[in-house]
Amino acid sequence: MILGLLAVSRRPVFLFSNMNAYNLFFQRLKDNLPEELVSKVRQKSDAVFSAPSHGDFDRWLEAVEDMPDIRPESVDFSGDFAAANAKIAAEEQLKISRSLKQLHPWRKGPFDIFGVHIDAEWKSSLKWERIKDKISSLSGRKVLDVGSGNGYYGYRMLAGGAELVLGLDPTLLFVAQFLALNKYFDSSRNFVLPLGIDDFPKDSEAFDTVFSMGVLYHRRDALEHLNSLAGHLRKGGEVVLETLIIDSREDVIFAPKGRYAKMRNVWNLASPSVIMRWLENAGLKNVSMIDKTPTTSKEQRKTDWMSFESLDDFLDPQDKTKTIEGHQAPIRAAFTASK
Ligand SMILES: Nc1ncnc2c1ncn2[C@@H]1O[C@H](C[S@+](CC[C@H]([NH3+])C(=O)[O-])CC(=O)[O-])[C@@H](O)[C@H]1O
Repeated sequence: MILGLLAVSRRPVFLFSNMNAYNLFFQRLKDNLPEELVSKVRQKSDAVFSAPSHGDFDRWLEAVEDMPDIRPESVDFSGDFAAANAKIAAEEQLKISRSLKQLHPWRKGPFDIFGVHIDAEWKSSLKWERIKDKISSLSGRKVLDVGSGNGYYGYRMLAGGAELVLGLDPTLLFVAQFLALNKYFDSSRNFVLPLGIDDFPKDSEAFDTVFSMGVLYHRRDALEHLNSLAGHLRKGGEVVLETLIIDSREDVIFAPKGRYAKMRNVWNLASPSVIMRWLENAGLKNVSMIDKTPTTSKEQRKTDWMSFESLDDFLDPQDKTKTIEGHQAPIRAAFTASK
């Protein structure tokens, strides 16, 4: 039925149950950010939603619309599970669970939707716990989250007091997951737009905090990425950068030949001293490393919600300190820097 509707008159109701939140979110952006920026972003975002580049997007959207309309009694983003709470019938839970499973693989979480626990591949709560008290308070802040995935951190940022969180992610499956979650969270303060950082107008100088977590090593030109993050900060604002590192006291840059931990698109890994200099070269100051943690299978693992290979399959079975290709096993670090 919805597919039929999509085929005949795809828009302007392109986000169905999320349309209200989407419009309100843009209204909030207008109240907070330069109007020219907001109208450009709206145009680009509408264009992607109107003609999505992934053939499955309408099927995913249909799964979202198939989930029963239930109003949560409360939502809570302050705990490990970003949660929508209400007592609902087992049958309704099953419907929700079935629809959400159509959006497999769930990389980031966990979420609790009326008792349906989305146990994602990553326990993203662990990373958030490691950094949340070491960054500037998010209270009242306008945040840009580059590579937001399904918006898990955006909801946690709202619990940290953020005024609004604009998430950018070009992977439409993660955007569809966000739309599914937000059908119940119904947030017009955190929204994931289907855009990459390169689709976003440059040098907005409009945000108080800019996050880039898990993106730097996927960029061919690391310095260009850091420059572009800095360009979106107002004076005095803060960049929070989280990335894979090479764990060395020396200045090291490693460009893996072929794959790294089975990932194809890892261009550069660097040691903390290099990353900190890159941040300074992007015009940022007060650069500091706030966390360094090896990734373990407590944090990244196969679950019922992500049945493909995970960390254990990416490491050398005889020596867990090495990737399957013989490189240093994943260690991640987080940095803050101000403008
Ligand atoms: N050009 C781009 N612009 C914006 N996003 C991009 C781009 N290219 C890829 N992405 C997105 O960046 C995210 C990288 S994951 C980190 C998620 C979250 N931040 C986390 O910290 O868990 C990596 C990880 O698992 O750590 C994916 O959602 C991509 O679609």
